Amino acid sequence: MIEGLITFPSGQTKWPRKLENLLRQQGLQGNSYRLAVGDIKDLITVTKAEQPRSIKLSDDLPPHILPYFHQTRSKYGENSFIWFGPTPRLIITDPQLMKEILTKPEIFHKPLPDPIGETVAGGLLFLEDEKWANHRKIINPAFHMEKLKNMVSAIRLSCSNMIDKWEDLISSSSDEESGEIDVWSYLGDLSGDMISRTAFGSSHEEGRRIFELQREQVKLVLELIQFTFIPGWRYVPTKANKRMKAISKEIQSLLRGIINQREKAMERGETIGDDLLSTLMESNLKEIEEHGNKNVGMSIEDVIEECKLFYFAGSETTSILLVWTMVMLSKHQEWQVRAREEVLQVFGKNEPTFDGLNRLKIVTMIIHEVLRLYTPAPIIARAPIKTVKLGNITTLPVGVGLVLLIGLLHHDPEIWGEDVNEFKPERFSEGISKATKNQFSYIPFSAGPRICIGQQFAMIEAKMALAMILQRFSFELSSSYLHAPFPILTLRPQYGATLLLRKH
Ligand code: HEM
Repeated sequence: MIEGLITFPSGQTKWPRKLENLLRQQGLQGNSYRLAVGDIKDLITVTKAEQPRSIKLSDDLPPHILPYFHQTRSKYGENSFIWFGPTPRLIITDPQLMKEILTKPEIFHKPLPDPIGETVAGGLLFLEDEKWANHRKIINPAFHMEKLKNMVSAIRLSCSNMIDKWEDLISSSSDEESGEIDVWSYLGDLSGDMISRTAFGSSHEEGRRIFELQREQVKLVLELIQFTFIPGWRYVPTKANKRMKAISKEIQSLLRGIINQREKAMERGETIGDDLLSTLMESNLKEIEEHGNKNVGMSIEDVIEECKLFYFAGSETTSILLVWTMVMLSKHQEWQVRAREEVLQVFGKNEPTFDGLNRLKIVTMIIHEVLRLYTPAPIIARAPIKTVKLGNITTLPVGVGLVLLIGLLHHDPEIWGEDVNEFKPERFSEGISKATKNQFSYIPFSAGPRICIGQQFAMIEAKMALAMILQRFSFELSSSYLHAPFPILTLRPQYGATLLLRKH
């Protein structure tokens, strides 16, 4: 999803009509190519018509959240394609094909980031080949369990601050026991606060400012992306363009300041803490020393990009997971009760610990089921860098994009059964491999070598937040709640999530 919207495919050397013939000869179907725009106009019309709608909680999600892809597939069948301007993109929903694509990152690259998209996210997410492998190796230690364990107290503090705010709001309500709160905005701030504290430790105040700026930048990018078809638009000195430039500058300067401070402390031989940034910088230094060559490590610019990415890839996804979990537990009170009983059995009213979080079986099942039904990143994109075979497609040339619809895969009744739209955490009672019958059919964090680096980190954040919320409140949907999930980069609740919270 992330790059699906903010990237353009590259390396297309064949004319669209030639590509179209090649695909049709191999049994693939889609609309005929329309000059320059392809299917984009239709896609925008269908999306704009569907987006504002709210749906029932029991409704089938794909026709609503991925309407144009869903319609194309219904019209042309499993092997279909869509024209993104002059580029055909195959719709991939088959687990075997997904496996083939995701386990060969050396052949199936990410489409190149759009220059506008680059202002909010670069780094690991878009690197390829040796540079990607080198950065991933350097960043990996920051996400090792031992390091994550040390971040638990920072995560707990962020959660506790949010919960205190909810308690204050409720205390000022008429009955002092319950109150309606739009939890979505608080969960957004929570994930930003968790990343600020865990990534930057003592510099988390500057981190929070970076988060706010990044959030504003994403909003501006989403507005600007509508004009990408006007050549050179981003260079026109509009108010929005000027603001984006100023934000980029401020983020760069804040991050440079934090990184310089750490570098100086490292030179003085001081311990620089256990946060993500420190671990990354220590790992970088080790890599440089091992090879005796500065060029093998990351430059300051590289480190800045990776820090920006922590916010982009790691904050909204986590708040999306939390908000849909709270909505599902509001609707399915029996699971809320079971989850709370488990949390109270493991922690009582005490602060949750890292070891205790690992013992939460019911809570983990619930999170897995929410990630299936409300996959935070329902689309990812790839493109082959050379002509290859893919499943039954004997010739997949450069210039054809691939959209991997994880959101559809997770809603396929042939894989998940006729009750696919139902919230049934018991599917995961014996783990993921049993739930999927060992198929490649559950990939909320993607899969293969480029699987989400923050997967464990996100699970710890989500479990901690849920455990602490369940300890202090029970909750249900407000009568004003509108169910309107829609992928705007990630699968957001468009009209927020107003819940009725009751103190325990
Ligand atoms: C519920 C939470 C999350 C979900 C569902 C999620 C999902 C994903 C997915 C689907 C990808 C693959 C994107 C692609 O290949 O195109 C990805 C990659 C990535 N994620 Fe996450 N993510 C989550 C949380 C996080 C967190 C907390 C962080 C970091 C703090 C993070 C950092 C990254 C990075 C750096 C990559 C790129 C990895 C690479 O290409 O080597 N994510 N994530």
